[in-house]
Amino acid sequence: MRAEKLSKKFGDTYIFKNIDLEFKQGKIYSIFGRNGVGKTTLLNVLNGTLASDGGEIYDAEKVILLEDNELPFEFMTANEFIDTTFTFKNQKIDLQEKEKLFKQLHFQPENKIIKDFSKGMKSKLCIIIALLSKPQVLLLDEPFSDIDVVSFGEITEILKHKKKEMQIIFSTHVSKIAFELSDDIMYLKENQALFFENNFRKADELESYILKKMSSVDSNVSLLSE
Ligand SMILES: Nc1ncnc2c1ncn2[C@@H]1O[C@H](COP(=O)(O)OP(=O)(O)OP(=O)(O)O)[C@@H](O)[C@H]1O
Repeated sequence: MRAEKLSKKFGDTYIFKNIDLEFKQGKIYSIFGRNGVGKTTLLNVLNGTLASDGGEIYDAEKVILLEDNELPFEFMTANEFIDTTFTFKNQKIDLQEKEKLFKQLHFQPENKIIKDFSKGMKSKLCIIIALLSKPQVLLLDEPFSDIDVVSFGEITEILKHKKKEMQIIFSTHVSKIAFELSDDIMYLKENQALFFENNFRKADELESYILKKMSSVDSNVSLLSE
């Protein structure tokens, strides 16, 4: 997926203007940026939920955005919800894959209805549905906030495996998550998207780098050239 001169404004205020993006096949990307810089807005524009105010997006077929874990139909069980979702999408469920994901994630909802799920269970159900949908591009907005350390490890393994089949792009504020999971990192600042490789030796190094970027307001120096 890539975009050229992408812009989005609310009212008269541009959130970002003329940014160029390129997400390469087979890589997982994390998106960093200060609060309110426009990460969620960008993901929604890439997903098509929000219209852009200029620019073009390319190679954006079958994009899914996982945004929060507020699930509708809380009176359903996980299986009922999955069945309903895929009936609505008119897509067949890969039952073998479903069983595999339940096992890999130790997701055992039994006959509980969604209303009685923990936040982590809701997150897992959302991730399972997203993966079963077999998107070409999977966008995730701060996906791991309710996930425990063990489950994070399990999800990380699954996503690293899935990156062969789909592009995975997620926003986060947590350096450790970006360090563990992403191949490349995008730093969003006003009117600029800076890409760099995750070739740090430790999460702390990545964190210091990001902090430096956050404090260097409007530095025009490319991260790649440093
Ligand atoms: N529907 C909307 N109408 C007007 N302004 C909006 C709307 N949605 C978002 N904004 C504004 O756009 C800006 C970017 O918001 P966005 O949620 O994309 O930032 P973010 O980088 O994801 O922030 P955070 O890290 O805090 O989650 C903010 O100033 C926000 O108030």
